[in-house]
Amino acid sequence: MASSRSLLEKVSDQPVNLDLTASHQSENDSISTVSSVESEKAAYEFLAQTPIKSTDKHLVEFSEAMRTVAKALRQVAEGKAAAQAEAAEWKRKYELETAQKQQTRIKDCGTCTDDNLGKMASQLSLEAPASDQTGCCGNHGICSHEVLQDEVPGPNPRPSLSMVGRKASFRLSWGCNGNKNGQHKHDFVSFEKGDITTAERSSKQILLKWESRPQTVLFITKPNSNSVRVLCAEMVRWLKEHKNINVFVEPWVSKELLTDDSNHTVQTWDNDDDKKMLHKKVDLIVTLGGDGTVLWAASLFKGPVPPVVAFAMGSLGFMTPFPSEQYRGCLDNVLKGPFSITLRNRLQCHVIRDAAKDEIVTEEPILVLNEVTIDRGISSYLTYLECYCDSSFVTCVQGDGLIISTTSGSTAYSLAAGGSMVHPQVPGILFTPICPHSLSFRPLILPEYVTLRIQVPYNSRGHAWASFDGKDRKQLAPGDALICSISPWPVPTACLVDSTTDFLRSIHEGLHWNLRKTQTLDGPRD
Ligand SMILES: NC(=O)c1ccc[n+]([C@@H]2O[C@H](COP(=O)([O-])OP(=O)(O)OC[C@H]3O[C@@H](n4cnc5c(N)ncnc54)[C@H](O)[C@@H]3O)[C@@H](O)[C@H]2O)c1
Ligand SMILES: Nc1ncnc2c1ncn2[C@@H]1O[C@H](COP(=O)(O)OP(=O)(O)OP(=O)(O)O)[C@@H](O)[C@H]1O
Repeated sequence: MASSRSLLEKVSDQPVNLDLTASHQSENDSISTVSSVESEKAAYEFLAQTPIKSTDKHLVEFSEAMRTVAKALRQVAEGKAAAQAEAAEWKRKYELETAQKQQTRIKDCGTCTDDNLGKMASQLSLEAPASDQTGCCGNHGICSHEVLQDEVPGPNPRPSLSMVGRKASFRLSWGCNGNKNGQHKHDFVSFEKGDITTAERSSKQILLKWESRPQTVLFITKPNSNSVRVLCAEMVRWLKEHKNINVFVEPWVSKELLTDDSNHTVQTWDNDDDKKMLHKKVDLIVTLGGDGTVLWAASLFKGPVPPVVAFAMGSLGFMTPFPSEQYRGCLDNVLKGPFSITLRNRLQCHVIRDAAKDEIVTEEPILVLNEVTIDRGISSYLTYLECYCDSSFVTCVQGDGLIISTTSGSTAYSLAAGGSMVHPQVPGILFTPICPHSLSFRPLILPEYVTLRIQVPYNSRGHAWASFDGKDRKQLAPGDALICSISPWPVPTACLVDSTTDFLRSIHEGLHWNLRKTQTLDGPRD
């Protein structure tokens, strides 16, 4: 570029003002300002109009330089046009999806029709919320049809109220999406008399109490570990002999146990259909290994997951609170119940291929308990990722990559990349860059209800790679995208004590968090 400018100056009588960088500026800018045709035309017009005072050789060099410039401008413009078209396509898909969701909501939410909402909105006159709340919101009671009162009902309204005038009435609502997932939200806000207050906290410790005796336990064990194999055989024997429990194991473990002299019959599966039905048969999952074994156990369940009792047989164990040497007492307590559980959210990730954008069937969603990472893989170029949160643009990641993590995963890769540690019951999604090439790119925590879209733009220099809980690497070509949202299927893990005690213990013991010798009293004082 510099050489074309100096050439221009050599052959021109006037100072040259051809700002090529303007068209190249900020690849983030989605509005294309340069049309290739115009820029090419302008270059040739400039050539025709410029008073020339130099030699033929200069002219040849100059026209070659201008051709290069025009070509570069055309490429930039074409790239931007393609990106715009892509953005428009995504917007259309998003709108379509929103419209479909809306329709489903309306269908599922028979009592909350627009009609009803309209009627109720017009009844702002001190109407008490309907006592029959068995409609779309069932017993949870709060739905958009609950109209807030702006005055105290009754024959004698308080004079002070009329003196200050009517308080503006309003109502709060959230979509009654017809499924049970959103209904716990009634706990958060009280609608009484128009004053907004947080009523009950959502993050109370959850207790699991059996209503009938658990009968079947699935064992998931870390491979290639002698101590795990020995303990697994011992635990299976104990559960069968003393607790009369059916035991399921993975096919390879069943073979291992067969060669063992324990001679205990265990059940397993031999096809994917049986594996998919495991959650219907298994009351409890026992894992023997480290955090990786818990991740593995969770990955076997694409839908609901039975409660997991994780025995620590790894090096750190943020999700494995149970001491394996005390397995009898621990299992006794869990089988009897009640016991505390941590509901660990998972992320549901969809890879959307540009090449398959017209196809209805997309790749199967992948569920992760820790995180999905989008990085540069073996490419030596910066990753270039456009990130959107619902319909808002978040940022462009230029660096080694991006981690989208659950709160359970906050102590794993995200922590190593500078993300905050977050209690696993906090409802959020972590957005943590990996080695961003920018001083101001701090990690974010977004609310759990958002959908994130990470797009590899067409003008990205290389491919990106997505990996799921550190496994299953998938290549993302320019134009491909990854869409993540919280899955409706969390992993319930049994606590040794409770969620908070277990979490704090794991960061104290696993990471030696804020370990410092305490100052002694002998020294200067106030
Ligand atoms: N730079 C890093 O810190 C880095 C790099 C790659 C992967 N990882 C993590 O490894 C995970 C896969 O674990 P693996 O056991 O299959 O692989 P692994 O055997 O390579 O172990 C990775 C380490 O991460 C720890 N870990 C896993 N989940 C954790 C959690 N929720 N909280 C705290 N520590 C956790 C494990 O205890 C283990 O020590 C990935 O999900 C990712 O979070 C971390
Ligand atoms: N049943 C299994 N089948 C196949 N792979 C497994 C299974 N259980 C665990 N793994 C894999 O084995 C690896 C090591 O497991 P894990 O993390 O539990 O042990 P660790 O590395 O010894 O402990 P820590 O993670 O605490 O350092 C992980 O990558 C995990 O995905």
